[in-house]
Amino acid sequence: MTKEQWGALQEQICRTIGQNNYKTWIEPLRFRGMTNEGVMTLQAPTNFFGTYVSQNFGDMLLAQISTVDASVRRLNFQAGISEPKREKQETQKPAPLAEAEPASPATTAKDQSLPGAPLDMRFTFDTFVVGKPNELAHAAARRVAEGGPVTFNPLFLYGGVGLGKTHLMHAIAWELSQRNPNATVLYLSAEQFMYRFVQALRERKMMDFKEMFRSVDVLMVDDVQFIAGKDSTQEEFFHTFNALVDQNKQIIISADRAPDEIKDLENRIRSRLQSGLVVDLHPTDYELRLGILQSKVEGYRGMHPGLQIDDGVLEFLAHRISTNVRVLEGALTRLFAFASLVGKPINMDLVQDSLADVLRASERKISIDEIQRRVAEHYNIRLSDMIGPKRVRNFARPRQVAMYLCKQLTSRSLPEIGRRFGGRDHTTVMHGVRRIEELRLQDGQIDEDVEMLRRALEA
Ligand SMILES: Nc1ncnc2c1ncn2[C@@H]1O[C@H](COP(=O)(O)OP(=O)(O)OP(=O)(O)O)[C@@H](O)[C@H]1O
Repeated sequence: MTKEQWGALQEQICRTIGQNNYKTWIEPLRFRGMTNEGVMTLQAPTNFFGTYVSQNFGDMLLAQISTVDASVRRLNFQAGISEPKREKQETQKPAPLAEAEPASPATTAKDQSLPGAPLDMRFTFDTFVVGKPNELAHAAARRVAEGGPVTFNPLFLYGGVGLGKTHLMHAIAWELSQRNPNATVLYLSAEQFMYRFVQALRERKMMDFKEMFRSVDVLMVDDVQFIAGKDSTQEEFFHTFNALVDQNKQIIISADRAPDEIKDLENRIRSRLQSGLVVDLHPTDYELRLGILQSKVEGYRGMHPGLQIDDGVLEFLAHRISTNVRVLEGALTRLFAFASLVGKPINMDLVQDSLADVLRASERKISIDEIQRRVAEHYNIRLSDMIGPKRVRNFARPRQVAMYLCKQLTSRSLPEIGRRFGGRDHTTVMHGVRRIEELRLQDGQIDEDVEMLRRALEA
């Protein structure tokens, strides 16, 4: 995002929220820059102002911004009077530490004397929706956030893109700081750690660096896979880590994969990372996606009581849009923005109009062939028997499971699925799908089989 792009968006934003809101809340904001990690900083006249805009217009702004620049992931509001010189610099290529060193207090962060990254106010435990795929990670995060004696050190959270690692890390940081305002909780990305380290080396301030990192009560490092292959940074990280563990200080780490899957990581670091509790965030399932959408809608409705959403819209989105929660949220905020722009309720037509690209991009790539193959393997039957005419139970049940998964995971119609199962009629497919739906509620084994297959296919 550039200052010019932000400028060009103003008219659209004004149309969306109306002249009055625009003049009061958006016009006074100043573009301040953008980091490599997708955090865009806007300067607000006061802290309160920034907080208000973040809470009331944050989602709308992100939705609007995403129509121009999809790399913007978070907004950071800084309070302060504008400094024309800085403004110029910040329209240049983003500096990695622009986010970590706010020039003035950021409303997304508590006042920090340490070089941590700002915490997003929306990322709390209250706004984190818990479901099967993330319940362990959530429970572990909760436990650490209670403070008290350090039981597992480090807590290592990992999972794919947009599954809530950063959200949980921020939630822990907020909770810990609230429970113990005197504790120094330092949250930063591994990239920022490296940047700090390099800067200390360059400025010959290694003693200060070491002292600073060793004096925190809780150290949280996000996206630790970043230091893989960066030998001196790893070395320094290792020493920092050991010094803190020796002092019984809590360390929380996140990564996009498990410690033993991070390549080019020194073995001693890998084993250190594995020495506490390692928990993963699984890809979201349908229920969790629906829960997240419902919770977002509830939040939005608090500010826009007139919001109308047709039945089935959220279910459709939860079903069709990827496991990445960021993409899911982006789709919903875009929908809110479009609905308010055209002043219409949110229905399937609006979904198709405003989210055509997202729906196309998230079109499931899973094929019927693949499903049939996997299911046949799982039940140890031949593919030809699954597709063939035999109606014995040993073949019929796996066949129904496969039909059910085809319906769930592909956008193929019932007649088309029927054709691919040896030319069966669409009513046979429908019957099979219903039967599995019923069995999932009554028979734990079937439920488990289907869930396992679905995960394997979606992985
Ligand atoms: N369980 C959840 N409940 C509510 N919101 C969630 C949940 N999981 C993720 N989100 C939201 O999805 C978005 C992406 O989450 P987050 O930034 O924490 O992902 P991440 O795992 O750190 O991804 P990355 O690897 O890209 O950094 C955030 O806006 C976050 O609030």
